[in-house]
Amino acid sequence: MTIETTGLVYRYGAGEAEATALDGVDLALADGEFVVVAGANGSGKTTLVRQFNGLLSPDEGEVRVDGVPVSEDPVAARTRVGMVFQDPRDAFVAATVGADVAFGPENLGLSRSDIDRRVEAALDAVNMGGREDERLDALSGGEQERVAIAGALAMEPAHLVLDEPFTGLDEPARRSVLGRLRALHRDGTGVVVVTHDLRDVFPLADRVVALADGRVAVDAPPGEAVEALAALDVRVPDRVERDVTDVATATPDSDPC
Ligand SMILES: Nc1ncnc2c1ncn2[C@@H]1O[C@H](COP(=O)(O)OP(=O)(O)OP(=O)(O)O)[C@@H](O)[C@H]1O
Repeated sequence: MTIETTGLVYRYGAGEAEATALDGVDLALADGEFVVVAGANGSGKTTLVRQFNGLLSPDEGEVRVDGVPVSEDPVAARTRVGMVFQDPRDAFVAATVGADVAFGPENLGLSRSDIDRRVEAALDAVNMGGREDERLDALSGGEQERVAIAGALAMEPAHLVLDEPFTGLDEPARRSVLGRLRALHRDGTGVVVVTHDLRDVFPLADRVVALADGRVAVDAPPGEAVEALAALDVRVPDRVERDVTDVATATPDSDPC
């Protein structure tokens, strides 16, 4: 399972208002890779990942999921590539927590017991277990974010793409989401995290891709990306270099999450 982009160009607006957000992006994300997408505000991160499951279609170039062009089979791309939006409210389709998380699995035509199992597991994974009947509009922003992540998890996608997933999360929720991402990655799911906050996710990454002006400016393992990121003014906390080394030398059982 891969996501490949070739010569991706995307423009917003038209005429004098036209702005090129992606300017020739070639990327190949392999099976099970954990990729952090970084870059300054407006560098094209959100525009890029929204092409992975056909939410946006390129003006030039192509995206392939598992070898199949997204333009030919957007439904397959959406099933394989789970997406958690920057603003979780963008993705809600129901009034209550349980109904919202169940929506995707219901569309896959699963049995009621399978749907219930997936909903329960996904909500447990984000510390929202037992809250199926609560109204989404009565939840805090951080709780809504966690439900949005559960909705994507319940689809059991091959790739999970999260756009700024830590915004608005308190520390326990942040640790819980990080632990879940780490476990998913370990179990073979590809994880793509768009974030300004490299603090905890950087050491988990196999690879860091940074955009600048709609182009790939850095594409390297974390340990090799630090200097190039600093040159792009992407903030790399002091302790990240230490963490990269720690994670590289840690045993699998030393996971604190
Ligand atoms: N709906 C839109 N209409 C016009 N221009 C847009 C629109 N959305 C994004 N852009 C422009 O496209 C470029 C890339 O935006 P994008 O949101 O992909 O960047 P980003 O790296 O995700 O930014 P941020 O870190 O601020 O979320 C920016 O110049 C932005 O102003």
